[in-house]
Amino acid sequence: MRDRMLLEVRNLKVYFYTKRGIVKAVDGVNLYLDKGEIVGLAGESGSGKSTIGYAIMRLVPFPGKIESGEILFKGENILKLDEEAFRKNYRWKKIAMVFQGSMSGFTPVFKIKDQIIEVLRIHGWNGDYEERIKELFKMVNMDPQLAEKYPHELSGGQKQRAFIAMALALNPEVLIADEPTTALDVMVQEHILNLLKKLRKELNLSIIFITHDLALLSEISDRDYTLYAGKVMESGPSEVIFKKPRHPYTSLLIESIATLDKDIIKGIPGAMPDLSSPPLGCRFNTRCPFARDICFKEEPKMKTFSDGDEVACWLY
Ligand SMILES: Nc1ncnc2c1ncn2[C@@H]1O[C@H](COP(=O)(O)OP(=O)(O)OP(=O)(O)O)[C@@H](O)[C@H]1O
Repeated sequence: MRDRMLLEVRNLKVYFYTKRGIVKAVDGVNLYLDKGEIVGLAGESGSGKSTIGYAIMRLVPFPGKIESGEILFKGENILKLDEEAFRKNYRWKKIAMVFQGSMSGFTPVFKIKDQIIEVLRIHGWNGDYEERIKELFKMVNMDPQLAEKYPHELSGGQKQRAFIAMALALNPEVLIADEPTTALDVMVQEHILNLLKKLRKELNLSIIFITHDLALLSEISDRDYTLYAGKVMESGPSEVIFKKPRHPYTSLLIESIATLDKDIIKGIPGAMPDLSSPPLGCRFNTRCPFARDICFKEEPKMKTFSDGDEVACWLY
């Protein structure tokens, strides 16, 4: 294990046992996060990004199940811990998550302050609650007075900051931010990105940034993973991923950003395969412009390049 490595996901499989069959939402994913790093998880809707986040938090919703694999935090496999030990020592204390749509995650009838105090209380925070809230609000560039408000009295951006403050309440080392800027206008998105960068610097926080929008990652992440149908297609340093993507899927995701700039929303033609009976070979084969015979027969293995890029594709 490398010295700076904080979190490592090894061969993770998460399946949903639905009436239609077993949905292989995450199917053999490997990834890692170094101390102080911002890592992007990008992919189309349904590629398994949020499920990876939930698995790391050990909060995979029913009818999902972590099928196999390891999730190591500083070398310890947190999937082996019993729920009580994980809840007491890891969830929110070491690893926290800002859920997709968390802006609506506050309970409407309580003040923001009381909801954060509840988190501190449940987890046995033994400091001054009021002081901690002031500290947290300053950390997310918000006037601590706003903690006295009810959720509906805050703007979308303020609610997102307050939610980030709540996620950071117990000083976690890892923050998983799932689409934290979706539904916010462009200016506010920018503020949230800047806030996450500031938190990384000031707290040495390590961040997994989940998004379908690669344009955001080009502004914030050090390394990225592109996910498709429950598998990692490519991973590498952001400068490689954005300047010289090797996987056709990554290139097409980047092209869809370029067209978004021109106000023409062009996704990748075709649809993701049914994850209860994924295709043989490469999962991207039905939509890949370069697919050939082998891509329909055998799954490509990860190949590593000298610039740090790793690609699962038969082109290489
Ligand atoms: N509770 C559930 N029950 C059944 N299937 C689920 C459930 N949650 C997720 N899935 C399936 O798992 C797959 C991955 O979903 P996931 O939400 O992780 O993708 P995602 O990349 O985060 O997409 P999005 O950006 O839309 O959230 C999808 O096929 C989805 O339908």
